Amino acid sequence: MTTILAVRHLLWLAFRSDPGRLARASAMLAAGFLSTPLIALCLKSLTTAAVNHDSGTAARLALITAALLVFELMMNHFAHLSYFELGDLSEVEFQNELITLAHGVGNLEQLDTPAYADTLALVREELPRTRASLEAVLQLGGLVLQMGLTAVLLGSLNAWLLLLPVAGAIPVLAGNRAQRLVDRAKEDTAALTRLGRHLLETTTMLASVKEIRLSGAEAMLIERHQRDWATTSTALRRAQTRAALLRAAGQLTFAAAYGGAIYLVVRQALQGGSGLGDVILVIALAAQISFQVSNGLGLLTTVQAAGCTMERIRTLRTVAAASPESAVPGSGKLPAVLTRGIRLDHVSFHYPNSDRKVLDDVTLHIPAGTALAVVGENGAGKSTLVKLLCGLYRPTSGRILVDDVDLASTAPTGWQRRVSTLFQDFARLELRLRDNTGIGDLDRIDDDQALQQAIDRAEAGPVRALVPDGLDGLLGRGYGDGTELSGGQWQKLGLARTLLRRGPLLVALDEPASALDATAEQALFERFADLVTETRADTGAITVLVSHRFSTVRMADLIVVLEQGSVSEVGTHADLITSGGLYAELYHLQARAYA
Ligand SMILES: Nc1ncnc2c1ncn2[C@@H]1O[C@H](COP(=O)(O)OP(=O)(O)OP(=O)(O)O)[C@@H](O)[C@H]1O
Repeated sequence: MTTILAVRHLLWLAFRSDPGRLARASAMLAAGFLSTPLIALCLKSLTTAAVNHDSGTAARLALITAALLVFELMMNHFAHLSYFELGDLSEVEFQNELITLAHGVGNLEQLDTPAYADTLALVREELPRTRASLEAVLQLGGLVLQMGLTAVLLGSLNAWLLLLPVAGAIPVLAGNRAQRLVDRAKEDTAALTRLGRHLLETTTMLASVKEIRLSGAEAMLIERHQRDWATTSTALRRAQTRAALLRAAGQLTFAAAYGGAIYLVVRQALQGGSGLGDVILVIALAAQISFQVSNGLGLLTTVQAAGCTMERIRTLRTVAAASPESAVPGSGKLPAVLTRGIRLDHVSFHYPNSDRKVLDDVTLHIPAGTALAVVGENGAGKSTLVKLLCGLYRPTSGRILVDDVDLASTAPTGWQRRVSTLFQDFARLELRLRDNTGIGDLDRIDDDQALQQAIDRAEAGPVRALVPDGLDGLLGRGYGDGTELSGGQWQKLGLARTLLRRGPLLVALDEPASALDATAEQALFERFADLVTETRADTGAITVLVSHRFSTVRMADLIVVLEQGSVSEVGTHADLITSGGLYAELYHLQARAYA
């Protein structure tokens, strides 16, 4: 069933991309495939002419046979030129769909679900085979026509010979089952395969190689990598062995039928029922059937694998469509300007891959225009709180209200467009400097003046000077000869993106200075203060800063202390120092360290 769906979908994609090219490729493939049994027919007539000493006819038939052979090769070659590009177009269509599935739903919860992440990783890995799948579908079509003509020719000699193509179905069915075995094993080992790839990346990428070398951890990581790969490959090898045995059993059945067919015709010839030409025809056709079946099996395996990939894409689509984020949003309309602020009402949250509450019954009112600082120990839930405020995740229970509008009743992307952020794990886009900054506000990606202003405000002017082609210069060396930047320089570009966005209602900076030097950090916090003043006057925006630097945190209007997912203290710096809780303790600890 999945195979039929794959065939239909691949043909539909090819038709949508270029119907003319699909028609040409199909016609040429059909002509090429149909000429093969005709060659066997020519060989029969050629043998008969030779036996009858009819040299003129024999010479003509030899020429026709040669011409058919050339025709068959040419048709296959020209068909390939046509469907090659169609395969490329189909692959791009699938890639786009995959990107949409990773970003289509408004939140990130699906990406945190192990089953969804595994399926997404498998599809990503399998997509490059799409081109071969379309080719296989078209060739399989040609092969079916060829087998039909072969059956007609065989049936005209002896009705029993019609069983020969039927016997060809046995290895096909066995091949089907074998492919399912291999696919199941792949699914069962998907998580380990991902881990193996992660270990390989970690042990070979410059960023981690330094630490691994200095700690001497390579032997331990190699051992771990080998152990995981051994587990994966044992499971896959077992499935491949069982699949190979199944395929061999199917092919043996066909080989027996093949031997039987030749025996039948030779006996018929010995009894005078057919001539030598017929024997040659059967031998040639039976040899073709053998090729057709093994070729067909290979093609079918490719199409079946495409079927599995499409089934996985369908699963991703279904899960994405069933996600609460995909539901038609309610009537909630976001304000143009924030007047009352953001309220968290008994918000609790756990990640989809765990039952542990990362935020537990958080209730908080952040008035419009507030500069809020969130502090707490590592793992207290600060970044998670920011992600919820940005609408990247939904509370597991409770509500987040923006000027009394429940975020759950609005389209997630609507709110996300009004949020400007710089995360701890900010994106490093190995694209042009223009793209890196411009994605902060796509409408202004071609506005050189706005981009340069944002870059200057983020103190990233020297970065621009480093890039030979300025805004149009490539960054990073991942795939091109771009300019490599330091961690702090990438972070400054992240800030430039944040500063580029116009009219946000929420500006969230999560450890924005983690990679910056002291001067850059000082400059950043001056920018932060400007940003608070600007956005407050502009849209009543709230600015949220997550930081471990208390010298900066103390400047905030409101400080929230998180402890194991719960709010333990809220107030101004003066309030919290007076109350002498965790904030006061941490503040004095840091002040003493700097003194
Ligand atoms: N994608 C995720 N899936 C499952 N658990 C997660 C995920 N991201 C974070 N967590 C868990 O949530 C808890 C809170 O993480 P969070 O990043 O919010 O802490 P934090 O206060 O920002 O810490 P830090 O100061 O170290 O940045 C941690 O225990 C972490 O293990």
